[in-house]
Amino acid sequence: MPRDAPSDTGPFDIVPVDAIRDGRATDAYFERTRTTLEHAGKNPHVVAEVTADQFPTGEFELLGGVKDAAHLLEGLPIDVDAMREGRLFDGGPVMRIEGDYLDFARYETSLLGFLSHASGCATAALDVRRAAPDSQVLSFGARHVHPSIAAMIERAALVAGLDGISHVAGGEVIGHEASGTMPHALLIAFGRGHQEDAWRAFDEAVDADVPRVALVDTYSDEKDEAIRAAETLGDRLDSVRLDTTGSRRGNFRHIIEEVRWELDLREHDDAGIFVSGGLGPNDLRDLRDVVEGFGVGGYVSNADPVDFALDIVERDGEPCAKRGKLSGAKDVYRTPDGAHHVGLASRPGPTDGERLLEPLLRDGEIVREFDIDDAARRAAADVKNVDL
Ligand SMILES: O=P(O)(O)OC[C@H]1O[C@H](OP(=O)(O)OP(=O)(O)O)[C@H](O)[C@@H]1O
Repeated sequence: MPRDAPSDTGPFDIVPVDAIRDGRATDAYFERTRTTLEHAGKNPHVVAEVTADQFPTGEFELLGGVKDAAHLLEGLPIDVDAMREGRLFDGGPVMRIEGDYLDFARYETSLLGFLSHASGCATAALDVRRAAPDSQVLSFGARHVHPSIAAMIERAALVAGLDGISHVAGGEVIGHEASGTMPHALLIAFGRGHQEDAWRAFDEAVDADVPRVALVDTYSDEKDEAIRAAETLGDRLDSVRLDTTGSRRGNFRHIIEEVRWELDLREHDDAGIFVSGGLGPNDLRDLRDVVEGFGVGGYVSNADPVDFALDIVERDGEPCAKRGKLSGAKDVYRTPDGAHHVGLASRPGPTDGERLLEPLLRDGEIVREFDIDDAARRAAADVKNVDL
C-alpha cells in the first residue's frame, strides 16, 4: 500500500478519497495491530459482523451506506454479506465479513463511518416521511453539514422516500437533479417593498419547468405577501413558501390557515402552501392537513449516526466474541408478522423467515446493483410490513 502517496486535499480539511480507498482513513490502533500481528506471524481467518444492538429492541432503523461500504471493501480477498440498502433492521448483524483479518482490519473505521452516518440520516428521514406520507417533502439540510457529505445526506433522504433534494453537486453524485426556488437573499437583493419585482423577475428568468414558488415572509406579513405574490403572478403562481422565523412564528398553523383563506378568497385555490424552517416529524404531523409540502433540513442532516460496531465473532472457525457481544456467525430474518429475528447462521432460521443478509462481495467482487429507487421501494414495503 502506498503509505506516502500524495493526496489531493486542496486547501480543505477533507480526508482524500485515495486515503479512504487504501485504508489510511483509519484509527491508528489498527496500524499498531497490523504491525504487531505481522511481527507475531499471525493473521487469523475470522468472521466479523457489523451490529448496533445484539438482540431486537422493538426499535427499527433504516439501513444506508451499503453502496459506499461495498466500494470500500471492493478488491479485498474477502466475502461479505449484508442487508440491502433501504431495509429496516433491529438487532443482529447488518453485515458479515469473512476473510483473513489483516486483509480488512484497517478498513473498519471508514466502514463503520459509511454505514453509521448514512443509516442515522436515513432513519431520521424515514421519521419525516412517515409523519407526512401524502405531502411533498424535500431535503433542505445539506447546508448544516460538511459539504463533502452532501451526497450521502441526499441519498439517505431519497432512500427514505423523500420527494426531492436541494444540493446541486450532491444530486450530481447520486444521479438525481436538485430542485429549489428562491432564498430570502433574492428578495433582499431587490430591496424592501420590491418583492413584486423579485417574484416577477424570477418568473421571467427561470426555466418554465421550475415551479413558481414565491417566498412570502421576507419583510412583511405572510398574508400580505401571499396576496401580493398571487396578484403579481396570477395563475402562474404554483405555491407560496412560508419560512417564518421562529421569533415571529406564534401560531404557525393559524398563519398558514389564514394565508389559505386569503388565497382561496381570491380564487387561488390551486396555489399550494409550502413551509420550511426548523421542522421535524411532530410539526409535519401537526401541519400536514393544511399545507401541500415541507422543506426539512436539520432533522435529517443533523441526525445522530447509528452506533454500529464491528466485532470478530469467529476466529479460525471457533466462536470468540468479546464480552457483551454474541459469538458465532449469524443471520437475521424477517418473518411475515414483521418481526426481526437473530440466529446462528449454522442453524435453521424461522421456517417462514426471509433471510436478510445477502451476498455483497465474493472474493472482493461486488455482486449487487445499487439503485436508489429500488432502495426506496424496499423501505416503503418494509414500513408497511413492520410494526414501527
Ligand atoms: O431549518 P431546516 O429544517 O434545517 O431547513 C433549512 C432551512 O434553511 C433555510 O432557511 P434560511 O432561513 O437559512 O433561509 P434563507 O437563506 O433564505 O434566509 C431554508 O429555507 C430552511 O428553512
